[in-house]
Amino acid sequence: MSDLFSALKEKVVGKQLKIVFPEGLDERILTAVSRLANENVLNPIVIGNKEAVEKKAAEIGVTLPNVEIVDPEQYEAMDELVDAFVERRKGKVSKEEARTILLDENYFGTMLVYMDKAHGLVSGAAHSTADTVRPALQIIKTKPGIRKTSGVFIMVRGDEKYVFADCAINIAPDSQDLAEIAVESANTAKMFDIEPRVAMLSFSTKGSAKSPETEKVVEAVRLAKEMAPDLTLDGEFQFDAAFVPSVAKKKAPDSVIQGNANVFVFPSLEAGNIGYKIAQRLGNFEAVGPILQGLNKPVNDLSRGCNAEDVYKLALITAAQAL
Ligand SMILES: CC(C)(COP(=O)(O)OP(=O)(O)OC[C@H]1O[C@@H](n2cnc3c(N)ncnc32)[C@H](O)[C@@H]1OP(=O)(O)O)[C@@H](O)C(=O)NCCC(=O)NCCS
Ligand SMILES: CC(=O)OP(=O)(O)O
Repeated sequence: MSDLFSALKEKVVGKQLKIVFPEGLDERILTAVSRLANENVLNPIVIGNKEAVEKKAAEIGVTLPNVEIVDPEQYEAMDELVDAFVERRKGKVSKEEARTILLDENYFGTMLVYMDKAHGLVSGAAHSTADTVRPALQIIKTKPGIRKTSGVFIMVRGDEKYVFADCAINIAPDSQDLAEIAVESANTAKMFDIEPRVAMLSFSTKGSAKSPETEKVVEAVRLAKEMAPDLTLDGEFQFDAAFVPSVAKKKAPDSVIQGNANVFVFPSLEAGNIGYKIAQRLGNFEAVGPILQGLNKPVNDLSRGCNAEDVYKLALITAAQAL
């Protein structure tokens, strides 16, 4: 495991952090949960029918020492959860509807986090991003001062590490959204000992093209600089102008970035999601995430293409976010 994750592990070990894993019958989840529990890194709570989860664990040959298995169908404090959910959704759901909704493992798990019965949640190995994050958006909600949550990937290859954002949540971010994503992503980068140098990406560098799409990024740069004047940030850049010093000398010689960006803010979810998967699959980067930023409590989504190692690492990140 790289130094990055060894450092995170050191931070969280022994803190008795409870992380919920709603997908109790997924092999990758159970493999990671078993490792986390056996190494005493954190205290996993797995959602599912106890017998079925234990049967699955035996089938794949993993042990679950000190793992709490919670079945929403049998949960003793369900009434408490239902009342709290109805209150949180303020007139948007009836008690009856809440009882049904909370049988869904992602809603149930997210409520455990909201009710302080757990410190964070990792899901999404078997659910789409929408189904994984919607409960968090509705229940956990964003921190004061933050309008939108967004999802970043930490892209790791050997000693190289970069932050890509937003690759998961906001389909068509406006300038204000992009500025917020940039500032939040810089904060997330610091969690991984990356000193942020933020590039706002486009298909244009410093006015080489003009269109509503490029103007959106130009305005985002202005707003982000206003929001965080001390942050090293600039744009709009094409990727080569943000990343390759010799290209930056030609295309953006006066920029503070100088082709040395390490936090990349994509102009749309199309660009961000496609971009991270290309770096992962063609560039052999390990893509850890999406890490959701801006929420009141840590809830993180996995790609359905994840493996057990990805689950293990995202659980470490989730636990570290809870500290
Ligand atoms: C994230 C996503 C599911 C939200 O969509 P949605 O559930 O239809 O959103 P809605 O507009 O109905 O809003 C639902 C709630 O979430 C909130 N919300 C929506 N987007 C949000 C955001 N980015 N940040 C914070 N809150 C958000 C809304 O305010 C609303 O809250 P309320 O019910 O308390 O008023 C949607 O934007 C989406 O599908 N994004 C793409 C996900 C994806 O497939 N990514 C690629 C793979 S990673
Ligand atoms: C982050 C992401 O793209 O998730 P999925 O592959 O599950 O759609």
